[in-house]
Amino acid sequence: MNPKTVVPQGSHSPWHAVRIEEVLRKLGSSEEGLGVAEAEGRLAEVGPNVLQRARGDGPLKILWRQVNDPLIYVLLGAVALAILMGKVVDGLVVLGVVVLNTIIGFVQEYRAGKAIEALMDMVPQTATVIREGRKTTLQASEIVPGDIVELAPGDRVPADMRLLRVRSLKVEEAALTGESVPTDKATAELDENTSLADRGNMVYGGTLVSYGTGTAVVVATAGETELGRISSMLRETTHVETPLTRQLAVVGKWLTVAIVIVAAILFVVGTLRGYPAADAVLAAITLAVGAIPEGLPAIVTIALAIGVRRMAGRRAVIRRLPAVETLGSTTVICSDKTGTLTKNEMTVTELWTAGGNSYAVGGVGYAPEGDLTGPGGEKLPEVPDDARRLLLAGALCNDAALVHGEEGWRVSGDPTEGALLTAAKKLGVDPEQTKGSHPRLDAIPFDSGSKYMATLNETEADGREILVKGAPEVVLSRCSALEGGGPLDTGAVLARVEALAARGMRVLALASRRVDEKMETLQEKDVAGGLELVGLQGMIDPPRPEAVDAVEACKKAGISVKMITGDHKSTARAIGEQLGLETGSGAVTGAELDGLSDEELQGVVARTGVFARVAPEHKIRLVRSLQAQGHVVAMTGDGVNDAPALKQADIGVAMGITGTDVSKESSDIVLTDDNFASIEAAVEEGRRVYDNLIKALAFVLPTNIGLAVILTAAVAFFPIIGGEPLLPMLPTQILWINLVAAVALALPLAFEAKEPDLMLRSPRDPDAPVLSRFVIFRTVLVALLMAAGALGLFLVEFAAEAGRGVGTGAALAEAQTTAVTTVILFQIFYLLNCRSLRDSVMKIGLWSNPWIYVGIGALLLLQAGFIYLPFMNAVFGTAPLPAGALLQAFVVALVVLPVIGAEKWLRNRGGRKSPTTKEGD
Ligand SMILES: Nc1ncnc2c1ncn2[C@@H]1O[C@H](COP(=O)(O)OP(=O)(O)OP(=O)(O)O)[C@@H](O)[C@H]1O
Repeated sequence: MNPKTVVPQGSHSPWHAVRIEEVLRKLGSSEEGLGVAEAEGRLAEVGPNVLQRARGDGPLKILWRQVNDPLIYVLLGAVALAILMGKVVDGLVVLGVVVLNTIIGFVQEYRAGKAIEALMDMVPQTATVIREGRKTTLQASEIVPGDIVELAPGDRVPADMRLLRVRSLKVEEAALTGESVPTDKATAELDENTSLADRGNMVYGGTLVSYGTGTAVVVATAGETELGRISSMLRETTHVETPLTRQLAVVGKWLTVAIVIVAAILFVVGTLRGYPAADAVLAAITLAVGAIPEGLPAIVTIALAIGVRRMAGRRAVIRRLPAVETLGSTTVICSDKTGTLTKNEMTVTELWTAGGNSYAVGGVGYAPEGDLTGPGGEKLPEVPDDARRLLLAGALCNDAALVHGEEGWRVSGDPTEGALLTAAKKLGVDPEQTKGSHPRLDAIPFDSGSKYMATLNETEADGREILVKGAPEVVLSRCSALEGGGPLDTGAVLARVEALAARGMRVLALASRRVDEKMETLQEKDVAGGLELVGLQGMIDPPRPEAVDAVEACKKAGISVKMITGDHKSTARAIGEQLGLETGSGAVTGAELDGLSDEELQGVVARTGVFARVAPEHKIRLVRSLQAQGHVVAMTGDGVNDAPALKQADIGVAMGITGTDVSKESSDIVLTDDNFASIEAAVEEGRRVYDNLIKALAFVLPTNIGLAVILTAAVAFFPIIGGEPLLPMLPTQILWINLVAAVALALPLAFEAKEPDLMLRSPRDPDAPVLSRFVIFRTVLVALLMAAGALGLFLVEFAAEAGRGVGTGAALAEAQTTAVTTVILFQIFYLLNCRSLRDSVMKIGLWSNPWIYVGIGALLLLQAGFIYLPFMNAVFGTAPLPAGALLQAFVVALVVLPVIGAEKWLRNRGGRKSPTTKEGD
């Protein structure tokens, strides 16, 4: 068969106007789905189902962002002035540096953008596809026209499809039609002229299933889909911008204004003191070049990129860059229980039947091996009828499957349902066999809002029955008797539920109702009442040991952890206790929250560590209430209904394994292992990144200010010899310090490991300015030291050389080289200080970050070239130095170590506050 005729892509075929049988025939498919070989052939023919996304900003835009910066304007102005004043070489060197800087910035930002795009692809989209009659989970990219796809709530529709069957299916099509209210779907064919928005029997790639289920056949994939034609809508911005970079941009603007003013003053002062015009301009330019932190943007970008990469390594994939920083200031983490704080390995251990008997079920995990212990503690060789009936109901009202693989038994589907299947299989009720002998006619799927699931099955004898399973209070409220007709004492059953829940168990109630033989479909009203209770099954789901540790770590870090669960109040409380959460006043339920005003809620939320029987709608109220109290909230979620809360939270955390596509797309980070401990790890990384950025800032800024002081002092006070002003540094030399030295040295700071007390401090205030009092104080202190040392040695060296009768030019070159070398050595020693903001470098380990020494080694080599290589002497106007001058520079620079050591000691004596929290300002 020629695949071209089988794969009629495109919307020109009015798929919505054709009968289902005809659609399947045209696509060469059937209810059984495509054959595996056929599907592979089609994939080769039409290509993978991925949209060529118009991603991020193009290279030109990124390039323009580098140039479109007031600091660059100042530098370009300096170039023009220098050339006009005849200092052509200086002008060209500055220009060269601007170009180099632009290239570095461009490459960094471009690579960071690419890295983020790659991370986004790490969260793959899957789909449930039927091929050769079997259900399989495939990557959405492998889907081809003709595939039969099953849709469930939370799925992103992977391609354009014609619906074959629907069950209360609602799809949110805003991505395509702009309509945010979900559309009801049906299967009947429609008029050919029906507009896209009204094609109720079609679903389109990129839209979201918000309710119900459906089965559909793929009619178009990738670029042939409706969304493919307008794929620019999927533009994802990869622009590297965070609150910090925005703050720095503001700082940069003010700095520019200040620099221009100071440079102008310097020009005036120089002129008044009798500088030739060219030299006055040169001094002003030199100041501008020196005071601008040219290397800073590259350092920030790289530090953020390193943070993103390290977080991915610790199983937290960042979807939005600002999250890297926000994580560091998180004060509350609201986490789901099941699967995040607990293992999500459910095991049924208790049965209670309508016959009034309790049984204990043995065995571990999902392996179908275990025995039954009777009410009196005796091992039972035979499974009694009442227990068998309860197990049967649990196995039938069930969508999961047990699979035996290389790693033993596991569940495909919901673990709660897997536990019911395992219990049944252990005790001789084979789920597969039972499903065959009790065919299912219809079902109402589980929903965490309604908290129950129901099926309509044939019975073994004649007749049909409805089976319901769900949260005990929900099921019991619909029951009027025990199965078999006995009277139901709801209070007594609920007390039993309570007793099991208090031991940390999840309890499900099972109920049934005989129905008319002609009943074909199941409606919600059919299960609203008149049910008969079959019994209870109690299952355990132990906390993850690493979650217990992570909760403890969060407490120490001043972060409060709140567990939010759909589970029963007592279950939640018992698990909360095992996790070490705040359970003093017990758990608060969703229903109780409903009764509270916003003010009352604030008090309750602040006190409570465990929220039970919470519906997804409650989550958003909790987030808002916490935010109103000034908290920075991280909230986890996996379902469709969790999306609004994930968006509202400062950090929305989605589950990579069990999460729906919708939840992932609404999130800021995705956990690839669904584990609470990974959130804690991400917070730690977030704090580290910020710490390291502050270290880089505290390292870089003093040099800029120091250079400005050096220049200003020289112009104001240094003598003018023979009409030649004594300038301690040339613009090119200053650029050397600013770019080569500062970048080579500051970059390794981004690799600095976390400080020992990183997770013992309280969270950072997100509103605290980056230029905290600490950074400003440190900048001024170090800048003054640096300026004093460099100016002093410059004068000493100049006087000595001039005294020996060397010409002014040569003496000046040597003195300038000495000044530059002093500053560079000063930076090297100060770098060691900056490795920890508060502790001595000895405490954090002298060798713990080898990159520091790589940076220092590289810079020393370059500096040797700067001093001794004739070619560099020519470009930078430097001169070889005698050993004595080098030694002097070394000794003067060394002074920074004891001074900063004393500053840290004094600061620490005043209390161990974080230099990155507000109190530490
Ligand atoms: N598959 C199911 N069929 C029927 N009832 C269920 C099923 N799964 C859970 N339930 C019931 O619904 C309640 C709420 O479940 P829900 O899925 O909302 O919570 P959860 O997501 O498991 O917990 P968490 O919110 O901590 O992740 C459970 O306590 C249980 O009683």
